[in-house]
Amino acid sequence: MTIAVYGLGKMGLPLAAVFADHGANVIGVDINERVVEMVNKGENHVKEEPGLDELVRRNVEEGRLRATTDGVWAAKSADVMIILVPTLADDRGNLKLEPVYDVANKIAKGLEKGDIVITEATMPPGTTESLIPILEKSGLKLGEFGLAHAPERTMTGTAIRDITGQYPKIVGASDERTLEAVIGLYETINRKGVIPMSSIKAAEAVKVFEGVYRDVNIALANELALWCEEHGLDALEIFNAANTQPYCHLHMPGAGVGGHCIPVYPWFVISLAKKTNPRLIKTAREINDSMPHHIVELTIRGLNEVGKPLKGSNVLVLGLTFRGGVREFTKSPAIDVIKELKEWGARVFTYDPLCNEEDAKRFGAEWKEDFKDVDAIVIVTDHKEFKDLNLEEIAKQVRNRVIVDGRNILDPRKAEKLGFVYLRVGRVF
Ligand SMILES: NC(=O)c1ccc[n+]([C@@H]2O[C@H](COP(=O)([O-])OP(=O)(O)OC[C@H]3O[C@@H](n4cnc5c(N)ncnc54)[C@H](O)[C@@H]3O)[C@@H](O)[C@H]2O)c1
Ligand SMILES: CC(=O)N[C@@H]1[C@@H](OP(=O)(O)OP(=O)(O)OC[C@H]2O[C@@H](n3ccc(=O)[nH]c3=O)[C@H](O)[C@@H]2O)O[C@H](CO)[C@@H](O)[C@@H]1O
Repeated sequence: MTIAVYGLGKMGLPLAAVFADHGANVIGVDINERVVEMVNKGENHVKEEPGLDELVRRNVEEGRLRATTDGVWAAKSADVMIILVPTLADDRGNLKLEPVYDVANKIAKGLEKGDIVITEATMPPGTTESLIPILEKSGLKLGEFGLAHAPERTMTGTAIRDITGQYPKIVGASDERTLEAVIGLYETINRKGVIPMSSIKAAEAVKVFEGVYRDVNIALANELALWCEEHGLDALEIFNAANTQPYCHLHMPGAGVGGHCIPVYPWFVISLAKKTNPRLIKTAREINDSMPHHIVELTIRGLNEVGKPLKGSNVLVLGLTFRGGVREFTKSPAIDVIKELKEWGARVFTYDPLCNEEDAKRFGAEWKEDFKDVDAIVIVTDHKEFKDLNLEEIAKQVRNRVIVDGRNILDPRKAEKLGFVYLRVGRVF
């Protein structure tokens, strides 16, 4: 079988390599020529994915995986075309699905009878079927080709593990025959099997709801944490105890919700609501987007404890990426934290193990690899490197000992024993 995967990014490249490794003849399609060039040389550009280097190298070498920028040729050559390009929303929640429609138009120029088109990118429910008129520009009618949605239930860092069988694959298709074919396709790579859904739209909703569940629950954690601050309680102490019974899954409060998934998927529901009013989901977005501001408030509070105004202080922001271990900046809380600290007149430095001086400049901060003359350390990304910070050493270097731990990764008692003013969302005493 020849499979074309459109989008060779953090999700598309692992998927393409896994299908090739299971014997399919895979054509990867990307608009980024550097990506195409690297893949054809057997190189992997998704550095955060353990095992992907070898998987790409071996399958390119053995001729099962190749890449091209020519999406029409790929469609002509392939039996199955999988769309795994970005599906985003802007800060006001307007959907940005151009990449999906661009790919659909290219596929239409190469679609042949009996082909199957699968969307794996997370889709606002109904979007996959909105591609039908575009695909029918091929001259074929739906039924002469199959259409399905099979969302990627994984995350960067565990993509190969998840694609090959951490959770069952969700599939919805345009007709029984297509459903059967697509189930067969994913059963070859996913040992956890497939959950067939009653429709394409139902399958799209599964993935979107998983993300909305997470965003709303993070907002609940943040709201309860703010309440704990008011009442002199330690939110995490309470959440950890509450979560010891199986009906409570309080998430982690923190600096905010970044990435191109969790802060985006709620807009897929909000933007499609005509009669209902998803006010819980909208409010959750507002709460989560207010957390970077709260981190700045905690920084002001911490500096007050040492008699320093934020204005003129040296603040070191640890972390630029939206979460630990992934070099991805989409809607990273660090963007707003740095911007507001500067508005208050602080001098803002930054360090991130996955970034460099160029990235720091783009964020408007100064790159700094030590702790000299720092008045406050603000952690906004949970990189594992920050979990092992040598606080004894740092206590000697900083000018003032203030830590705002926006990702709850340090031990408060240890920091306080070393004379730090330690604050985190949900614990300000
Ligand atoms: N990253 C995750 O953790 C994750 C997890 C599950 C689902 N998803 C979903 O997977 C989809 C892809 O996300 P990603 O993280 O792989 O994105 P990414 O930005 O890492 O990769 C996207 C790739 O698509 C390419 N591309 C963009 N427009 C294109 C076009 N018109 N034609 C061909 N290629 C094009 C880009 O050059 C890039 O290489 C999104 O819908 C996302 O919601 C992501
Ligand atoms: C793990 C999960 O169920 N979903 C995953 C998620 O992957 P992701 O890469 O977006 O990472 P997340 O871990 O969700 O983090 C998003 C942001 O929320 C912050 N956060 C997180 C947890 C918390 O309790 N408190 C927080 O504040 C965190 O710092 C970061 O900024 O979406 C993918 C795409 O669909 C899913 O496929 C994938 O399974």
